[in-house]
Amino acid sequence: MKTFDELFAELQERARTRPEGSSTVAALDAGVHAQGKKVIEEAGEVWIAAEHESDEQLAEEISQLLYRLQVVMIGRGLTLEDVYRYL
Ligand SMILES: N=c1c2ncn([C@@H]3O[C@H](COP(=O)(O)OP(=O)(O)OP(=O)(O)O)[C@@H](O)[C@H]3O)c2ncn1[C@@H]1O[C@H](COP(=O)(O)O)[C@@H](O)[C@H]1O
Repeated sequence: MKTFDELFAELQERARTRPEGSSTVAALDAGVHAQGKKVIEEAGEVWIAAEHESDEQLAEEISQLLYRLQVVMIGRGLTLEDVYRYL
């Protein structure tokens, strides 16, 4: 189990060290257009799960959306503070 902040730190580390086989490195290398499409795809899956699926399936889809948002943030060089200041 990890928090949003812990995942973000982990992904920043992946971006910095670029380990072999990292799905985050692949997602970053795919570029912002592909990253944005993944955000839209996962957002749609969250919507569908919220209407039609179990709490567990919904929670999993939300986790994937959070991951995809973090990839966009890291790709653009944003920090958590950049976003949190608007919360
Ligand atoms: N939380 C996630 C996470 N959520 C989603 N995904 C990616 O999203 C994919 C699932 O999304 P889809 O439903 O779109 O599945 P898919 O279409 O079959 O996937 P693709 O073919 O598009 O990659 C997974 O295969 C992962 O590539 C994630 N990849 C990594 N993490 C976490 O990120 C951290 C770093 O991971 P690595 O960069 O892989 O080391 C680790 O803690 C991981 O648990």
